[in-house]
Amino acid sequence: MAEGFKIDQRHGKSRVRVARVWRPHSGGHVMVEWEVDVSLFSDCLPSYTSDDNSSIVATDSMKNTVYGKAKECTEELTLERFALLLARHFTNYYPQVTGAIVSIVEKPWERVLIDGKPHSHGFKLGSELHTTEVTMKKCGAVNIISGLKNLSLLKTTQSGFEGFVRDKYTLLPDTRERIVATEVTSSWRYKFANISQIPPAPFCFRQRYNEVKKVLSDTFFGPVDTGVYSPSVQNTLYLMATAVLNRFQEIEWVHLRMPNLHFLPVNMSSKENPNMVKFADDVYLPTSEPHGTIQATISRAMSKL
Ligand SMILES: O=c1[nH]c(=O)c2[nH]c(=O)[nH]c2[nH]1
Repeated sequence: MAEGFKIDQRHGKSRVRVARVWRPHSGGHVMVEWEVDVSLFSDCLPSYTSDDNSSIVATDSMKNTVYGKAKECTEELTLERFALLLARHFTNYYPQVTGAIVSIVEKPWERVLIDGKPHSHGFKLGSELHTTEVTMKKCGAVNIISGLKNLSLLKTTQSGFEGFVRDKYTLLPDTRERIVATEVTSSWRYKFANISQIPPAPFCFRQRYNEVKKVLSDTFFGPVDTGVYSPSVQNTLYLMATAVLNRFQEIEWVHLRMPNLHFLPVNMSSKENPNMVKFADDVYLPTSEPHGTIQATISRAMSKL
């Protein structure tokens, strides 16, 4: 309480960009590029209510810590473990820091293949982003939410939408044949509640991220030759999320946000040429605005026992 007001505050550094290269004696170089956000819950109320900054951990020091810790990490590590390490440092080292949130987005640098052979030190940019947000309290309680962004998926058939509400504003016809395209953003919570519960190697957050991404996209597409019919983005989203929960017990919930990026049928006509372009599931107008947005968080129902 300060002068009759309540303050809910935290401070930190955003968009700290760092790249780390590991050069093992044998095998190729390994590199990551991360954008790190740090935010600290700390007891520094006098800095808000007066000119006393004596308890502030400078955001400049937070930024420097990111580079210092990256230097100290002589072994390759995942963004989740780097976020945990930073959060542990901030909450352990500074008496006034009661909690920390460390968020990291990894840029998708992928090893280049030349004639099918992995290059020892060449990388190209892929498209999906791996994300994490680690919240830690001084006592070691953690909340680890990882995710992905920019997973663009499309199928040219095996999608429809029918039987929805019809009223005086409804123009959309029922269809069992359309393109469905989306750019998936997902996040999921690992159920490790304390730093002591986080499994050591061989459990690998990067491997889990790749597996979750594969389960999501495999479920979206279905078998290679027949696919799987999608009656709505809603149903496909549900099947994707539940496939992840069924496969990975250490994931507590999955959030999916899936824009419905419409591909509109093209029909063009004039008085002279009434059938200039008559849509036959062939020519579409791809759009990004406006688009539908379907999102849900799916978790396991509590057992009745
Ligand atoms: O899969 C869909 N879900 C919707 O909620 C919706 N709404 C709409 O116009 N088209 C679609 N498609």
